[in-house]
Amino acid sequence: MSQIHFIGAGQMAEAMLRAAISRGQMAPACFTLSDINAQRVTELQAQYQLPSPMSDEQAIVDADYIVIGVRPQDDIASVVAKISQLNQSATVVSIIAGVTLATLSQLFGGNRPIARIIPNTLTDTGYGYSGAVLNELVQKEPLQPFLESFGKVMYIDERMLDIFTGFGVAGVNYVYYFIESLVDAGVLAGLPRPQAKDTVYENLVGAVEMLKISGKHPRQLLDINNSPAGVGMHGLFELNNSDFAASLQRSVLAAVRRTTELANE
Ligand SMILES: NC(=O)C1=CN([C@@H]2O[C@H](COP(=O)(O)OP(=O)(O)OC[C@H]3O[C@@H](n4cnc5c(N)ncnc54)[C@H](O)[C@@H]3O)[C@@H](O)[C@H]2O)C=CC1
Ligand SMILES: O=C(O)[C@@H]1CCC=N1
Repeated sequence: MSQIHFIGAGQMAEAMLRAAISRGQMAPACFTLSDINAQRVTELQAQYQLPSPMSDEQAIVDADYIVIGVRPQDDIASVVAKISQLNQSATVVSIIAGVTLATLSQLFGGNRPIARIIPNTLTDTGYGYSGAVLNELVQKEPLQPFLESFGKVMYIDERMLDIFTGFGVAGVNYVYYFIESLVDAGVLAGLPRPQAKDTVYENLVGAVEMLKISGKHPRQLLDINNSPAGVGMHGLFELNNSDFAASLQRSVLAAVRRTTELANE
């Protein structure tokens, strides 16, 4: 059984280990945590019944995989120095947005198996892709069960990973925001909020299923949904008059740009 140690026990680390444990893919005993916020570690250990090692140093020494879960703006160099000092063989799994394999390899001084993984916060659902890039020293097979314990995995060319981060991983944001706006539209038009919410959830899941089952382009399904001079076409006319598509596309481009910027801060 692989031992996995997280350095940086924030929101994303919790989302990963919660999913891995609750979906029955990994035992709580597989995970240890350290964080500059000691109280956070104590709380997570209690909540998920994780082992409490003798010390952070011991947990790093014992780990097969060390997940770096700090933010791009945090002191990554000190985290790398600590790992390098205590454990020369563990595979490093970096979830830091924007920070490249080349930068990490340089910090670790070459001979280190490093996986760059951008997880998705949909971890609990089993939906949502983590973007993954491995350097040539990583053994893919033994790493795979851990990666799949918190979602699906999409191996991707590293030059696409920042795009994947701003488009795919931040992508859930756009969907949440769309849902919120659409539910509000139902309420604005006069539906009680619970009914508006149920209707939007059902339409969203159903629309994705229709696209998958039919294999049709969204525009073909739009055609079927709009009778001449009808209700749907009048609604779409207003949407066409708005900046909807371009706003969405500009938002994605801003998120992709920010991913690249963060790596340089
Ligand atoms: N939240 C998200 O949706 C996603 C986040 N990521 C990446 O995951 C990383 C973590 O993001 P979040 O969990 O959202 O941030 P967060 O702020 O919730 O967690 C970061 C944690 O690192 C700790 N920390 C900071 N410096 C440290 C150090 N030197 N040693 C030990 N612990 C230290 C902080 O106390 C904090 O608990 C970031 O690099 C982010 O780019 C990647 C994909 C998605
Ligand atoms: O907002 C963030 O920085 C993280 C990385 C991608 C999605 N969430």
